[in-house]
Amino acid sequence: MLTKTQEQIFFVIDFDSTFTKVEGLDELAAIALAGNKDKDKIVSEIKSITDRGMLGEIGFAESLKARVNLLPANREHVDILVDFLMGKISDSFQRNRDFITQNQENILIVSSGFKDFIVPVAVSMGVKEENVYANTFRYDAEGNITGYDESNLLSQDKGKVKLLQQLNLDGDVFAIGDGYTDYELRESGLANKFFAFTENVERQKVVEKADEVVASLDEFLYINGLSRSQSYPKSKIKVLLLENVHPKAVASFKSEGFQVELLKGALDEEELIEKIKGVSILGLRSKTNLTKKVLEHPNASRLMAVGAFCIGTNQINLDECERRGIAVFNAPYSNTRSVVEMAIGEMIILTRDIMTKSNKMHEGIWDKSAKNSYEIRGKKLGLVGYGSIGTQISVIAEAMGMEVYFYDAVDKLALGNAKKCKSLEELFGVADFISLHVDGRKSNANMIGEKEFAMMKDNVIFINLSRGHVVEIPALVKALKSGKVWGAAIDVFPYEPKTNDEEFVNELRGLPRVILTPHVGGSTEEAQANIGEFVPSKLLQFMNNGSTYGSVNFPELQLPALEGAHRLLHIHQNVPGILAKINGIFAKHNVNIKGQYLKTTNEIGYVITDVAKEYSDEIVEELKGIDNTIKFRLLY
Ligand SMILES: NC(=O)C1=CN([C@@H]2O[C@H](COP(=O)(O)OP(=O)(O)OC[C@H]3O[C@@H](n4cnc5c(N)ncnc54)[C@H](O)[C@@H]3O)[C@@H](O)[C@H]2O)C=CC1
Ligand SMILES: O=C(O)CCC(=O)C(=O)O
Repeated sequence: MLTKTQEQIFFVIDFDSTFTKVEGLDELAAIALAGNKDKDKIVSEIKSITDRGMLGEIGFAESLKARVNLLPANREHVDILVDFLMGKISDSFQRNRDFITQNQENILIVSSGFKDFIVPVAVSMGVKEENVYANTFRYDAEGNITGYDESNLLSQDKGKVKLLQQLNLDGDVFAIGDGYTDYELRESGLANKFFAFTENVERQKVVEKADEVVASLDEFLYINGLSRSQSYPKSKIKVLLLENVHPKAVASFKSEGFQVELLKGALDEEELIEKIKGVSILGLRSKTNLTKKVLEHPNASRLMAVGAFCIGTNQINLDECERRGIAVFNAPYSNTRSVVEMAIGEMIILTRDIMTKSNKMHEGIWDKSAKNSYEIRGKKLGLVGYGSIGTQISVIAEAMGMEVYFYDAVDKLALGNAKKCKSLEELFGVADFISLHVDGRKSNANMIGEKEFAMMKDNVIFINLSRGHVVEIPALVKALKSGKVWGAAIDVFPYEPKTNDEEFVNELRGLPRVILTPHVGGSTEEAQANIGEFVPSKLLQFMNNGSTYGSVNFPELQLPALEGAHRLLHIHQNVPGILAKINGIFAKHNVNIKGQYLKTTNEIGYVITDVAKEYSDEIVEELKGIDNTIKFRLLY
């Protein structure tokens, strides 16, 4: 934590949409009107009046009266609202609870909302009750809200200005809020600075007037050199997520305060070079290629970590990432089961010739016959690639009565009664079904071509859910047309459309007994939700504490958090003597090391150091200046 004395600064903070994520009165209306047939109409009317007031389009007093008149609420509704608001405190305020409690004398909540719901929420975060300035409801004997105290300055036009005049604060005043009335404090000269707070809403008219725009309380504290929980505010760190990754991923990054952009489709090289500018964390799936050209472009200079929201990482130049100190993570098991189920299902569909029968039915043809329809039980399944997916298929296929054979480039232990083959030729010579589950390494390009199809048994059923470049499509088309291959299920293609709007062009289109799917082996709700949690958790661990556990291109390091320590990360080219130089700098500055891990690959070294004392800018500059340094980061 960084600190600076701030006795002479008063922090005047708005409540609705700043301290909390929502507008209290709008939410109170929604609660009070639950079950009312006109709820949506009245709530949207109240919201629109709130917005017009916030933008300064109508006077505040007028806006407040109109809203309260529309509100059929009572004390019970207010209690429900308080519970609701407790869960809606802005993320960055929650992260900086310590700042609030440590500065409670100087923190004032000044709001045109109502103390009835503001006080319990603000006090729960360390604000002093007497420092909450807001309106108060009037209730009748039954507890129904009948109006509010109209003598309260905050219920009047320019109420915040009038209140601050009356308070006559002795010191600098920083006003923080999302609305025009917060800016009016600056306009009137009562606040030295106005910070437009955009974590929850961004109003152009307010932002234009601000001295500074802050996307979070972290950013406000950072700009002003104040004590805070994030040494560098995450709202200044850009996360770019491509290919429509699961909303859980977006939520994970947003809840930690990162600036997140989500794009539906993949990007080509030039588009990625454009979009990667200023991005620190990139998330992609199988269709965006992260090439050397992209990585060496100056636009990619801030990139720290990449998440492959899938299993395969062949689309990422892992070596170049490593050389540049960019850690890459993937989800090695999150969609395994989905691919397995699809492969098994497709074997059954093809061997029962269900596609042909279903197509005929759609044309009105009732062709009840057993011709060309077989069970998978007792048949021989040949798996090429016996990794996570291959082995899981092996177990399930055996349970369904199949005889399993496999071939893998490395020596793998056979599960159950599966039989290991010494070569592809041996496997192809025996299998009735061939299913590919190799990874997408470059050397696997075109591993199945004319020669390999010729080795297979006649009428084989062929499945490829691995990578498109593994199979030569013209050779497959020929094998299908000649009858060598009876049926096929293909999910991956040498070229795949970038978005759902692009036409799929491929010679396999229109061939009978060929199941074509748009690379959806891993696309189930379950798998995508798993991946949407797993990959961000890895990326966040790397960003927050430097852990590279599970990285596919980085030395794997994990140092448990040490009480009271400051953590520094150093990534360097793997040449002798770097650790000595790092520790020499700590020794020179009399900084005690509490914990330290170093691990290297052929290319790079990665050191996590926890030190006991406050570090100075000088130490940081010296550490960055060590020859062969690739990246340096202070975490906390
Ligand atoms: N269609 C889809 O949506 C999905 C496709 N995949 C693809 O499936 C692949 C396999 O996934 P996992 O089983 O999890 O990977 P894995 O890494 O656990 O297994 C791959 C296996 O293939 C073997 N292998 C590689 N090249 C070989 C070769 N030339 N000959 C024989 N064996 C070879 C490896 O030794 C390894 O055992 C992924 O790399 C990915 O490309 C994965 C998930 C979804
Ligand atoms: O879902 C995706 O985009 C890719 C799935 C895949 O091929 C993988 O996980 O390797």
